[in-house]
Amino acid sequence: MSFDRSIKIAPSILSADFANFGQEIRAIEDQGADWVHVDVMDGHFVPNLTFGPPAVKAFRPHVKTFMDVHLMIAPVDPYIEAYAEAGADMITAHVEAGPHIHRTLQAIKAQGVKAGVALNPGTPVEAIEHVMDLADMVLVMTVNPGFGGQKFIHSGVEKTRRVREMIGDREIHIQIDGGVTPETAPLVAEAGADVLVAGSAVFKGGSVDNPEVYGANMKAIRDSISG
Ligand SMILES: O=C(CO)[C@H](O)[C@H](O)COP(=O)(O)O
Ligand SMILES: [Fe+2]
Repeated sequence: MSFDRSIKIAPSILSADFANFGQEIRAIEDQGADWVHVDVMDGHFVPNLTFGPPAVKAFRPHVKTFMDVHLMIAPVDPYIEAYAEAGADMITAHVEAGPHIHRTLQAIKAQGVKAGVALNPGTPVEAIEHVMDLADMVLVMTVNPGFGGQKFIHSGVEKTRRVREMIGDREIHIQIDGGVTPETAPLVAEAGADVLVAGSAVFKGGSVDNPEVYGANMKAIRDSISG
């Protein structure tokens, strides 16, 4: 299959109803989500705790599209196999989470899943320059990781442009995560991003009983870009 450079929306289930993940995943996919973004936090690398491998395994049968697992954990290497076995299609690790990002990306690829490399807002793009050949995606964080609903950090736009230049003609996605809304989405899309994670902007005002709101929220993001 040829590389898909079109804009993809990846709702973060961090903003879903935690008592209802199966239905929430089905609702966002029925309403047009392209990927499902799963935020794994360890209470150490980031000041919040979320999903271990058994939770991710429980999400798997509900995901029909693409399960994108964002690991905000340190150390990361000891857990790669468990998240791959739980059914991740892509595993993204932070360059700040350990001293050996090259080894980490090799370990992800060895599991037969796609590999993403994430940059915190304060990390320069040069930190990933020498691992581009191992990456299927670069994640540019536009909030400090740990929580949904934070304000977009605007230096991420210029950073996205620099990552785009660094990628050249390689087949590598650029994902933006944090504070994506109809106001900020066109800025990062114009700078070269193709995967937009959105938690609060997709789930706000909706529910599994009122899933059309999710569809309208995703449409507002897409329309802001095509407009
Ligand atoms: O990785 C994350 C936080 O660390 C989340 O994916 C992100 O914050 C999404 O939430 P929102 O769209 O509400 O900012
Ligand atoms: Fe995330």
